[in-house]
Amino acid sequence: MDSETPIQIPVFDLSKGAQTLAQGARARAYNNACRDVCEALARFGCFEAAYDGLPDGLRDDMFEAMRQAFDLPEEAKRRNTSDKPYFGRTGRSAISPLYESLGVEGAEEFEKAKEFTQLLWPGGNNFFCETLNSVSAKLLELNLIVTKMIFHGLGVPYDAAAAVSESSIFRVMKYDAPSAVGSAVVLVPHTDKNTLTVLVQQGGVQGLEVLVDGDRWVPLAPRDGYFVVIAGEILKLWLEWQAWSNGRLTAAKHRVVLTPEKDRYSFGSFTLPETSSVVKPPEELVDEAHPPRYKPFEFLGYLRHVEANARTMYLSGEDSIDVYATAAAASV
Ligand SMILES: O=C(O)CCC(=O)C(=O)O
Ligand SMILES: [Fe+2]
Repeated sequence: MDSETPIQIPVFDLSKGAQTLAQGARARAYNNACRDVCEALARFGCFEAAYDGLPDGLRDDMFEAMRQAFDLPEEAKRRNTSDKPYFGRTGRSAISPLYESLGVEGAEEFEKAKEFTQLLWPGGNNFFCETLNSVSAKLLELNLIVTKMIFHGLGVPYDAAAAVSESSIFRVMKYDAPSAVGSAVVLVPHTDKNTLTVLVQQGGVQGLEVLVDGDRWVPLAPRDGYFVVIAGEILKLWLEWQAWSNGRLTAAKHRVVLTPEKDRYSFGSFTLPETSSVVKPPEELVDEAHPPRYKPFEFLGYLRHVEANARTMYLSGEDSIDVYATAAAASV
């Protein structure tokens, strides 16, 4: 493609798709929508979705609630720990010093949202707790709608594939405006290590960019009522593994670039396999004609590997799961 030709990341209206889904997966419109989603993910590894399941007011409440959380003293935010890499607070690292994020596993369950809220505010914060709980449930709903569409579009039985979306993390992100003149990369280029990511960006602050064709960074401008959907490494690997997608599914490489004017906020739903699970193809899909292409590996082991090698992986741009799953994965 000519380097001057503007690249348009596909946009789908999933509000209607969600209704069609409820009416039965055979509907022709649904089949077409699923095929389009798969094509977009094959080419770009991401797309934008219009979706009416998260009211604007609730979205704005979430931005207000997360501001309250980020404004808390360091010691409160530091209580967001986890023994699993990337599950708790991340950022403020040598690689991404202007980025900070808090993670809540299973925030769509009220008890977990409450537990997290009490970690930050021992005296409680009802507004934060209720907003976190409803918003995470609504985003997860969209995440799972898209996951089903992908598997339907590729002809993969969803029940077999549900294992890749067994759990979820809701994450709130803050990026400090860089102080230097010009723009700065505040979140390094990376592919997500989970299954599927659904993001909401704060209105009016440009920042997210996705790499297309290996050499063009395409901005994804924030737009009210639109969500960014990004395919992660696990989804790519799982589908490639069984040649369901003929190796065509892309885990989009993306980054966040900011100019000095404004801090930026975003939040997202990240689905992933149970950390203790072994990522491997279902036995019924493997036979002599379809041997597994990668070694089975424990998902937690992969996350630990990424954490231990983050600096080298991210700075070299070599953060692909393929290398780990083919060569470095310990047999389980
Ligand atoms: O803030 C964003 O828009 C992107 C966040 C992101 O890429 C991530 O958390 O993996
Ligand atoms: Fe990401």
